[in-house]
Amino acid sequence: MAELVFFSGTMDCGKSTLALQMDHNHAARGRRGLIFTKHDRAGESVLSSRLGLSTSALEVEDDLDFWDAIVGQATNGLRVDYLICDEAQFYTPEQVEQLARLVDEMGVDVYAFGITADFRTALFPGSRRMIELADRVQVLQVEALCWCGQRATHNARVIDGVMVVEGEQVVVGDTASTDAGVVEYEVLCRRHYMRRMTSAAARAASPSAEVLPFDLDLCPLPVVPTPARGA
Ligand SMILES: Nc1ncnc2c1ncn2[C@@H]1O[C@H](COP(=O)(O)OP(=O)(O)O)[C@@H](O)[C@H]1O
Ligand SMILES: Cc1cn([C@H]2C[C@H](O)[C@@H](COP(=O)(O)O)O2)c(=O)[nH]c1=O
Repeated sequence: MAELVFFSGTMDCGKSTLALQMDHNHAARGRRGLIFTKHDRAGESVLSSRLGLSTSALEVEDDLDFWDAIVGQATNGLRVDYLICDEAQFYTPEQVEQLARLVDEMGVDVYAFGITADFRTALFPGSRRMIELADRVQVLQVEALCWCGQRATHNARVIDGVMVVEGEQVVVGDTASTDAGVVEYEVLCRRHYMRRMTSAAARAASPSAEVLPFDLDLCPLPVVPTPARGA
């Protein structure tokens, strides 16, 4: 039975890499698929992974109707077994509903990939609808890590070096220049998200026992007292 699966996680946890792998594996078994994305950081009509792999893709515009597009393909005799849908957080809720309909009425498998929440911890509208409709929401196995070593669960936005919690929901890319300044993202655990403690803020606040266990200069090994003889 066809499925709508939402592969989800923070930024930088390997979603696009998995999207490319899933396409490769299904295509290798003779299945016919189409690859969609929206606002990939590498540009229009491309699905790219930070590991360096990329492929051409169909850019999802707000007025794209997935149902019409795939039914149109089938009417022209082009079989579609599955869809790869990257950056699905940017899709409209209506487009997510069209994807669910393709699963139920056309038997097309839909593998969607995206972050759930924005830099304010609010769900993206597309992700919300995915969570509401998907047969399965699968959290990626590769854990993105906060600077403290804990699993990263939140996406922080940093403008000119300072974490912000207000602004436009969509600012594409790992690093982008806007009127507001240089926008970057950093994944954090909830504790450090809540404390607005990015890696740079932690470095500025060091020395502290909990800061940057990966950086020995900032986190000297603890001195373990030698037990007294005969103790
Ligand atoms: N130089 C590297 N060597 C090994 N793995 C890397 C390297 N650069 C990035 N990665 C892996 O790629 C992941 C990001 O992949 P990507 O598919 O672009 O993530 P996402 O789409 O979730 O933002 C990182 O979590 C890391 O595991
Ligand atoms: C948190 C957050 C992210 N974005 C953008 C930034 C990136 O272009 C994508 C996420 O891509 P990835 O492959 O998962 O790294 O989303 C945004 O526009 N708004 C946000 O709040």
